[in-house]
Amino acid sequence: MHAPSAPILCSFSNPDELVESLAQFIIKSQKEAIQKKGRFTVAISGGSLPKQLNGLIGKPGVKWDKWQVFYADERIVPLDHEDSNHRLCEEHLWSKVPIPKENIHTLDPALIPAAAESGSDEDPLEEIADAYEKGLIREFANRDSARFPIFDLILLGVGPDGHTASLFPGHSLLSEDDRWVAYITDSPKPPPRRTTFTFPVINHAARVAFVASGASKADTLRDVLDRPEEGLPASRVRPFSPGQVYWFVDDAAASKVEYPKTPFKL
Ligand SMILES: O=C1O[C@H](COP(=O)(O)O)[C@@H](O)[C@H](O)[C@H]1O
Repeated sequence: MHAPSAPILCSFSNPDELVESLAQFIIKSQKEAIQKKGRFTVAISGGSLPKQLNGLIGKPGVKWDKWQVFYADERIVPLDHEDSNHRLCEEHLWSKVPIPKENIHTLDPALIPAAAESGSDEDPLEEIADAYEKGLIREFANRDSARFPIFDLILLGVGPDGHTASLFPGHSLLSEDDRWVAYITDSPKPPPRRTTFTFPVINHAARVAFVASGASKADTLRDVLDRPEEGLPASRVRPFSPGQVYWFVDDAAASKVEYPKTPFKL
């Protein structure tokens, strides 16, 4: 592994162009991954992101049966609850494409009721996070010998406070350097109980793509991209070379950013 390379910022003049370019980028990542390894491992977060993946719907060239999907973070609510990241993805994408259900790796629904309650000594969230981590180990360990899984692509959003996945500013999880999947009981954004990939997992990915749109993200993008020394969680996403981080944003979200933009090309 070598030092991280600088983020690539691609800004689009309207949301449709962003969605279409993102879809092309994902398909290219998928093709390369399938050529090399016969499968495409992708992690997805929630919030405004799933809706922006709808450029993939009906696109020729998407090999849905080769996708293995994990959630970069998930809220501890039933999988059909309106706060669930899986439910959002189901609504905006999975229900509209022919992806085999067994290729979508959710939290174990049987463990959710216990994990939703806080425990006295050991928090029951530990069990659901461990079980999810074991799912990652099953997917990656037999194939790759690396200490951390190497996702072909991780798709992330960024919150107004600069959080990404469920890694929040100032939280002790920012320095987690061992676990693959961690849990949080005190998310400042509801719901408080969540699981999340840790930075080592995110920063070992071959590609990470942030997606952000709208003027409400303008201050955040300026802080994340122009002031990385402030250490906001999204600024800390710097995959080890040859991994690369991309930002897919619209001009409204990039309006306060001085960081150089790169024309989008595949
Ligand atoms: O709580 C969360 O928020 C972030 C950002 O969401 P957005 O709606 O501002 O795009 C999201 O990426 C994460 O998955 C989610 O759990």
